[in-house]
Amino acid sequence: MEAPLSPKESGKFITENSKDVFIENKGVREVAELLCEKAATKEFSIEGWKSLHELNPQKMDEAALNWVFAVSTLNFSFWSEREDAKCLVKYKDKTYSGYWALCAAFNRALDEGIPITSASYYATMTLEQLKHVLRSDTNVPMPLLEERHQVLTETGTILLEKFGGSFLNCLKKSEHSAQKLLQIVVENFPAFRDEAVFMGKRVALYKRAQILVADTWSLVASKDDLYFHDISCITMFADYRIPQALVHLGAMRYSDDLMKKLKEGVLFQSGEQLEVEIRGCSIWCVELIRDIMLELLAKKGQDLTDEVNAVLIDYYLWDYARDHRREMADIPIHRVRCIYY
Ligand SMILES: Nc1nc2c(c(CN[C@H]3C=C[C@H](O)[C@@H]3O)cn2[C@@H]2O[C@H](COP(=O)(O)O)[C@@H](O)[C@H]2O)c(=O)[nH]1
Repeated sequence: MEAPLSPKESGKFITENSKDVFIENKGVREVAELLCEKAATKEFSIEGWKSLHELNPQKMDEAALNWVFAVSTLNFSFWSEREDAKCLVKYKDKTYSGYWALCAAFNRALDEGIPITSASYYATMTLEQLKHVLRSDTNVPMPLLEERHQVLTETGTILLEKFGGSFLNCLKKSEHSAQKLLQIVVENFPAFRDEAVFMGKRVALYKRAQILVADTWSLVASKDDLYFHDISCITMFADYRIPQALVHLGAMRYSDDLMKKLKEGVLFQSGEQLEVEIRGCSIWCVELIRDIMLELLAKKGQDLTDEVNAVLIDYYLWDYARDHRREMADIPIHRVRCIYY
């Protein structure tokens, strides 16, 4: 079977053939202008990964790398059917929802002496043990617990068998290339193989695999050692929050038919045309935002090629989407239950 298009090529191909999702060039430029004002701030820096997010590991070491790997393995499908009834996790006097509930649950387990980020433990943990680790402080459990158990034990077993049980060994094999690390992850770990067939072509979106590479870059990198020489090959992570933000900000537009389905809360299937259009156009939309940002900054005599990439744009937009939940309520997320995002 032929290899899929890369996420970047997939985004372009899907956008060129999309029938219900459209990129709005005027909105792309407006978002690029908005982000240019942020480009030199902490919210738009690699340091923000640690300084803005207390649940992320604050020190680079092998255990922190394995924390990123284990969390990225389960980083999917946190949305709840009802906004007023969802999984919440209390940790150190704060209550977390969504993705952060997963991180809080992991840190809570580690504090309880459960080695949830060690493959030697999670490769053979039972479903009941995982349910305990991911337990909610409301009567609404985290979605897809059985699928999380299957994915975690499968992935942990492979990490033990092929990489000595540590993601550090994957990183060493990547030879400072983000592209190479991405390939190592998708070739060896099936649960990260986020692909689809769109208009007869195999496309790759690789959302969790790319977040894993990006979070590794953020954890490892410091000002003077950006670690990966090719982080710009990583695209935005095609989840269900960024598309909402891109439509809200006017950079992307849905057809009336698609918007009607979204407002009705239709459950989409992973890999169906409308869902792939939303995800693929989001990828390409962020690529265009990045291009315009670099153009605008170059006109100001600022060469920020190292500081402006799809990863940092994604992080900023994801945090923006979290902080502007209410203002974006008129743009529904697209609902999918799958292990990919
Ligand atoms: N595009 C993109 N999608 C991301 C992330 C993250 C968290 N990562 C970074 C965030 C801070 C740290 O810097 C981490 O590195 C989670 N998600 C996705 O969102 C969804 C969860 O949303 P909600 O239900 O609201 O929690 C779900 O599909 C989840 O997979 C990201 O950064 N970008």
